[in-house]
Amino acid sequence: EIYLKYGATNEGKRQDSAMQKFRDNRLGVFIHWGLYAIPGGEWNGKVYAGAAEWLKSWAKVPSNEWMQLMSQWNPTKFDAKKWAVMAKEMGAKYVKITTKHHEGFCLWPSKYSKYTVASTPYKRDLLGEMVKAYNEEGIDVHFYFSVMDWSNSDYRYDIKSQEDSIAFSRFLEFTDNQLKELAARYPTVKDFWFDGTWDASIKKNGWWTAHAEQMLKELLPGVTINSRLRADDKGKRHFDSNGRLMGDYESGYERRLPDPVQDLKVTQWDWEACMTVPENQWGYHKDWSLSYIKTPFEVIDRIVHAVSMGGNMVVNFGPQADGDFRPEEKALATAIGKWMQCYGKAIYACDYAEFDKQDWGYYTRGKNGEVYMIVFNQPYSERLIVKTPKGISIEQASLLTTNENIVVVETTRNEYNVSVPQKNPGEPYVIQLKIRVAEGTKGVYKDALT
Ligand SMILES: C[C@@H]1N[C@@H](C(=O)NCc2ccccc2)[C@H](O)[C@@H]1O
Repeated sequence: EIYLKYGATNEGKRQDSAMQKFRDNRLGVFIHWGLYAIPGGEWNGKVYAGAAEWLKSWAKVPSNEWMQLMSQWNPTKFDAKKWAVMAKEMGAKYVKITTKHHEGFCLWPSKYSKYTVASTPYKRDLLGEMVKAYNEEGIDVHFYFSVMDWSNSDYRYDIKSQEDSIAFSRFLEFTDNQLKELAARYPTVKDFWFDGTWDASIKKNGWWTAHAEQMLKELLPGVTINSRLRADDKGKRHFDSNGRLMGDYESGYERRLPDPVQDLKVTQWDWEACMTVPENQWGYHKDWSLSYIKTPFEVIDRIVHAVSMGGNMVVNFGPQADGDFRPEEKALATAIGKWMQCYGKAIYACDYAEFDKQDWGYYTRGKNGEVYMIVFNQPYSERLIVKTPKGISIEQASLLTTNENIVVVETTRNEYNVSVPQKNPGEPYVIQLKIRVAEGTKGVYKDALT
């Protein structure tokens, strides 16, 4: 054990109601919206294939030139209610909004920066309108906040001189002020998802990351903070030098997921993954033909994959500069919503089932000990192999949507053939298992009501 002043503050998963709501929400929407949506990946007639929200970097645009985009910021089609209804219809229980991305443009009228919506033709407090609209639809709001701020001359990538130190101290005070401002203006915010925290300057100031977490938790009791904010005394990020998770949930799975066989360690803590629909576009890019675009079922597969390992999934949307969404994203939200309408019972408030992964798909477990099989790959054998943990047996199986009884045959100890539905559902489907727990069984089922 290494003595740490700025290491992990809690041991194991938080069990308070705010964290349980975070966990039970399971499916979120990411909104990446900023000045980068105006050029949409193109600068001086050249289209860059890299992430559109990084265009300033790819095209090497000086900050003062980049911030002139503010004079064109006028999302006349923006309608917060429409955005909130879209998220509701998708079945998202929360939305993570980029309050300020690396470029430094603030979607709220911050009094600590001149680069905000207040200084654009549009003027209105977009963040405030979004928070209100989403909350009115019963959707929790989370704030994405980039610590790295390309618009602030006090930002430092590393601390190599006394001058760097003095400038960066000013920068951290500026950041504290913006965070306090966000907490005071929008007290219904449930989470802060920090990004842009990988530089040496932050790793050398682990104390500040612990302070920022503590400050927000004092201002907003119950608020959740992601591990990506945190660096400990030694500059170790996400997990401290004693291997303990910092923050309230692990947030390293960006455009990737833990392996359902090799990475079961992630089931020991809370975690949240986030994903893009193109290969790597968070902000609006005008040309989606430059990379592979995931189909709705491929997105749903990733959502289920995350929940099956005890994690959340946040699916990204990059609104257009005019405040409307591209047709592909509207269609995706509709398709996900349709599926979640039928099968959400196997996702919301569900968790890791402790069953060994099988080829046909994923398992999740509900709060009353019911086990769900989410079938993506129906085998030609028409038999879905299920291997149950020690002490667990299958009593009964049924198709979630119709309650059609599904025949289950025990083939050997703790192994069963679960039949496929008589009529192929023609989409990923869910079979609900009623299980029996033998006396003295260990694991998540010991207190299940079966
Ligand atoms: C959630 C995403 N994170 C931002 C990003 O900068 N990702 C690139 C990156 C990812 C991991 C380590 C360093 C840099 C992207 O622009 C999105 O906001």
